[in-house]
Amino acid sequence: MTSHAQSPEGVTGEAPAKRLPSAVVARLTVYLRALNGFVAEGIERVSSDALAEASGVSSATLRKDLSQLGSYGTRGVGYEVDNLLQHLSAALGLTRDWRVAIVGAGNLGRALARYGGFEVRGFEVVALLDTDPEIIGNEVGWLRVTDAANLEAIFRRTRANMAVLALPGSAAQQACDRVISAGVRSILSFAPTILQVPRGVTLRKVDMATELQILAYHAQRGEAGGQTGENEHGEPAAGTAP
Ligand SMILES: NC(=O)c1ccc[n+]([C@@H]2O[C@H](COP(=O)([O-])OP(=O)(O)OC[C@H]3O[C@@H](n4cnc5c(N)ncnc54)[C@H](O)[C@@H]3O)[C@@H](O)[C@H]2O)c1
Repeated sequence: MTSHAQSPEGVTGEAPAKRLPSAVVARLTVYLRALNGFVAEGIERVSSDALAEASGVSSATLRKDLSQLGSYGTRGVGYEVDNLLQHLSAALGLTRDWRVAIVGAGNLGRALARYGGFEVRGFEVVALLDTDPEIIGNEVGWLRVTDAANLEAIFRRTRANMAVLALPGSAAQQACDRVISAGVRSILSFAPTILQVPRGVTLRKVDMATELQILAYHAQRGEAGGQTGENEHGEPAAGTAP
């Protein structure tokens, strides 16, 4: 795929007021996916021809669609990938305050990335990272797995402000440290290990085995238990609102 760094398009970042035809909306999702591919490759600016090619549409169609969003293109002038990505996300109603990056694209990470329920609750999954060359570049939902070696740059580019750790315990502390140095202050960890975080960082741990053990404890005592909504520390259980 070719792309050419050129001057950025003038995009406003505001959702268009008018209702878009559903065919255009469908193509916007294709452009979004293509732009995510450029992000995965570390490409910051792209020509309309390259974006059209990556999306499987003609340049004329692409420019017409984007002009409906207020992103007027001039032939030969490029788009700033991140800017256009955000503009399209806003147009599609995908812009949320919380932008979640999932570190670890194994069974759990992929399942979380595919789960549509986060989006409707205001959590946009913006990146899925892994270190395995066999996994990097794979498409999962509308994301492409990116190389965790570039974690800081990916977090910066995607403006991730929340991280989910879905990787082995042995790799978790280092990944956690890097996530924090990338500016993230809210971390949800599935890793089966104790993590140290500095003051000012919120770390929540999900441990299904612990939850099952607590269930087993109540069951063997013949307790109905009910829905406590608390974990073993008397804190709200993972998944319940704090
Ligand atoms: N808390 C829970 O309830 C719960 C439930 C299931 C799994 N887990 C834990 O979640 C983690 C993931 O489980 P899984 O089944 O998806 O495992 P998995 O082996 O399928 O996936 C782990 C992925 O992490 C990647 N990885 C390793 N080091 C990395 C790094 N430094 N940066 C980014 N990616 C890295 C691996 O390449 C792999 O793709 C495990 O630690 C597992 O024990 C917790």
